[in-house]
Amino acid sequence: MAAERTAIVRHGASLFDRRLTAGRTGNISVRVGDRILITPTGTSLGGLIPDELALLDLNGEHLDGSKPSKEWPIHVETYRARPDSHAVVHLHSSHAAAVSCLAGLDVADCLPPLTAYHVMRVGRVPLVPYMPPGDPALGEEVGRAMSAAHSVLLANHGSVLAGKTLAEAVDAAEELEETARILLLVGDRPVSMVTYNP
Ligand SMILES: O=C(CO)COP(=O)(O)O
Ligand SMILES: [Zn+2]
Repeated sequence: MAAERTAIVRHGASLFDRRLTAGRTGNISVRVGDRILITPTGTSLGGLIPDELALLDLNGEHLDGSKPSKEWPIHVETYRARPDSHAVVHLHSSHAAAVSCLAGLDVADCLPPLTAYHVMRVGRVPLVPYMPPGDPALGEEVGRAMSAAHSVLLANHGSVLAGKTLAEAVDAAEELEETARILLLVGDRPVSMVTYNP
């Protein structure tokens, strides 16, 4: 799993350096066969150490390494809901977090399809109601949402993206953040949307 360890550290540093998550927030995992490699709890994505990543089984049992992210239930439930997903990225990126605090969002799809790349990389974005970080019920709700989407917004919190690869999940997280930023930039002005193919 050396390559996966290196990839998590590299993507974590890249996301942190570009302020796509700040402080000691966010977490990343990769599923390799029946094992999940996940970032440790309480660490900055900017300073991950390959040998200190945590190793879990598919039920979230801790097998090796540091204490795992408290959001391990989100990651485990996402893999359970999406057998073809091999990576999960959770970020507190500013604009996505800002949108997640707005009242009156459509819980079935809380980000409008403003750009082609949103439609191509993000898709529909269910909103999961607020629960404290690490709450196992939050993991269950994300799992439910992930059965029909690979992009989720956690109310008053941030984003969760699943991908076939880590690069794909990171790409979707960046694109979701861009859509949230554009949504806040256009503000109250009338907008046109990109249509989803049926
Ligand atoms: O983003 C976070 C909680 O939602 C960070 O938690 P961890 O440090 O436990 O991964
Ligand atoms: Zn979080």
